[in-house]
Amino acid sequence: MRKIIVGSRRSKLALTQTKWFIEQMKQAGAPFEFEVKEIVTKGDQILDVMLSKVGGKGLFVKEIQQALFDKEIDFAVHSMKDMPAVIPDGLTVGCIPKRVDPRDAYIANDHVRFMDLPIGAVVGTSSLRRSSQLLMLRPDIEIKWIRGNIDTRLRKLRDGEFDAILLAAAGLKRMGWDDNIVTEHLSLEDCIPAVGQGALAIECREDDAELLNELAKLTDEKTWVELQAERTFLNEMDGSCQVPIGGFATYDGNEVEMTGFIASPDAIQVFRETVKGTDPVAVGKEVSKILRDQGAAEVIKKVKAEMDA
Ligand SMILES: NCc1[nH]cc(CCC(=O)O)c1CC(=O)O
Repeated sequence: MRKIIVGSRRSKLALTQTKWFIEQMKQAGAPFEFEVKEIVTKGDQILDVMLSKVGGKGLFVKEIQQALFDKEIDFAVHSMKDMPAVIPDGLTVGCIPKRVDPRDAYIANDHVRFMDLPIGAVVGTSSLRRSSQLLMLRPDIEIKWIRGNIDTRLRKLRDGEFDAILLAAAGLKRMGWDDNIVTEHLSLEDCIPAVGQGALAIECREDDAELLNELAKLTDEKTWVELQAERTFLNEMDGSCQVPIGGFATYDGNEVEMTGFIASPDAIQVFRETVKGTDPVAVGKEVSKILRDQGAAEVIKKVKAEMDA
């Protein structure tokens, strides 16, 4: 029986997701043995610097992609939202399992609800997408950057460094945290999730037909269509990690409806649009085109110029 080496980041969330997916493959009857190989990525090492300043999403996946090219591993389980818009030649996403809760979870000391936070309350997040949408609802709160894995962030909250923090609901659920720790889930209207939030991407070599055949059996069609729209939008916007960007699509088996969100880093200029259609790629492109025409293109250009300066 072929032995499949599965690469995983060393974080608890990554290992949990990897083990969960291997279990799914076993249950689906994949004729393989599995071994998990841990890989420490740059993103895991640089924990105290603002993520967007040190290179963004790519940090978590580059070493893993190299290990795939070098045949040290056969596939890797990523959080879809950590995947850059473009997959390098030679690699492919072989499976997109069913997405879990895409929303952002708001967790506050004493469960103070978001709209009830006192003026000047300190909310922890390191995501420009979350901070800009929070500031639209509550311009009076203070955003403070927070880094570290889920456990570290929850500890910093309890220690009183923050009045509240935001985390992806999906990560909490996969880690087995009880819903009771969540004060409230931000609605999909109030806070557009990151592209791919709540979904996983299984990445492997493009020419590994035997593996691809087994992976395909675990793809969820609804999630796959939704992600096509969201990732087309992400790719078309050509944003950087310094631009607040969100995108969320739903597919009802016939039509896909997608909302895209772009803002200036100070959240003063905000662009949002929803498009519906039967072709997910066309929908993603259309949302991108409308936001660009509204002025999002200028915002992205300005942020990129500042980054190069
Ligand atoms: N940015 C890191 C990251 N990548 C994926 C998740 C959670 C799981 C997911 O969104 O699929 C998280 C943690 C978080 O944002 O709270």
